[in-house]
Amino acid sequence: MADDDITRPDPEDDAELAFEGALRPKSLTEFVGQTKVRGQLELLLRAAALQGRTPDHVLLAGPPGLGKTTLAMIVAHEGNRPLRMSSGPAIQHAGDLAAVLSSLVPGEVLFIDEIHRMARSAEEMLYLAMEDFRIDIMVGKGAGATSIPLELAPFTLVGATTRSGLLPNPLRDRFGFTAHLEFYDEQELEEVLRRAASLLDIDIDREALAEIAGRCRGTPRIANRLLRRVRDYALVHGKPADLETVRAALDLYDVDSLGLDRLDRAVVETILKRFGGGPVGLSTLAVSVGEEADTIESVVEPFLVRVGLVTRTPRGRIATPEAWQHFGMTRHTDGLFDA
Ligand SMILES: Nc1ncnc2c1ncn2[C@@H]1O[C@H](COP(=O)(O)OP(=O)(O)OP(=O)(O)O)[C@@H](O)[C@H]1O
Repeated sequence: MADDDITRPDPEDDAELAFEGALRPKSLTEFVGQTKVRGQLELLLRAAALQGRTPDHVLLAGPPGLGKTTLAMIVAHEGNRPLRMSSGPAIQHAGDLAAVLSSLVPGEVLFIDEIHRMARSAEEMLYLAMEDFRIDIMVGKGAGATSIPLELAPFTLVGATTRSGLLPNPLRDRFGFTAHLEFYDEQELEEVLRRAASLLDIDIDREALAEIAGRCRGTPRIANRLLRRVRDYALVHGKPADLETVRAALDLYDVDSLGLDRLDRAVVETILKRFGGGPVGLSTLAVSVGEEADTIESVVEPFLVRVGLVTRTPRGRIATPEAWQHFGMTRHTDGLFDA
């Protein structure tokens, strides 16, 4: 991942995390877009409140930056419940999970980000915990090993994944509700931006907001990051945050008219230039671009497919005529191309 790539978050960047935190919607009414998912979650939370029980477990699936963490926080906040945050990579042994589960307080919301990366042994423990609020702790080894049952406080698990296909069925089936988050349309992104501009006290006109909305990969996190760069640009150049400023700032940061970032462009250009437009298999593509196959499949491709630059076929990835056009290249029948 390139350090100067402003459309990809840096998890180590504290200022970035603080900025995201400040803009995070705290309730379902503040949460923009995803109307269907919002309605479904609202019903689930209200039903649980009326029955005085913990809400069903929720699985949130979708590409990064669409609001999975935000929704997990909202589930806790709306029900006035404490929230515990963990992640798949932090749970590498069943014992790691047992430690978290056994310390939950009644009604707590447990958020496990990247749940598909949790250890297999922990997954099995989680099945029982989700279903019966109980786990079996193994003590000793070999013939003398015994399992001691441990009752847990009732809790709500909110799992987030960019790869729901990697979750084993028994785990997926134990979620009462699965929400598939979709990329946001431009109108919704404008709304996200308007809200952020007002919270950050940025005076920006509608045309300028619409321009950012069209260039943020359908992703609220990126919309907010671009808004911040536009604010910086306006401040440094002593200009109003208008359409001209937005265009200049986004050009400076190499955000093109479709909002493709450096990795998106590298993937499409590789298919076009090195593989004559495809088809090319995922692993070959990943090696050529120098990125993990997982990142290409779960982060880059969904957007490229959505904007119609790439199609996935059983024979591999193929660049569409729109991709040739967007990159200003012409395909020849002999497999050569003009840049
Ligand atoms: N529906 C929304 N309305 C307004 N802002 C949103 C919305 N969804 C996300 N955001 C903004 O985008 C930022 C990123 O969202 P969030 O961290 O919830 O994404 P995520 O799906 O959990 O991403 P990742 O998988 O990378 O952790 C949030 O800080 C929030 O400001």
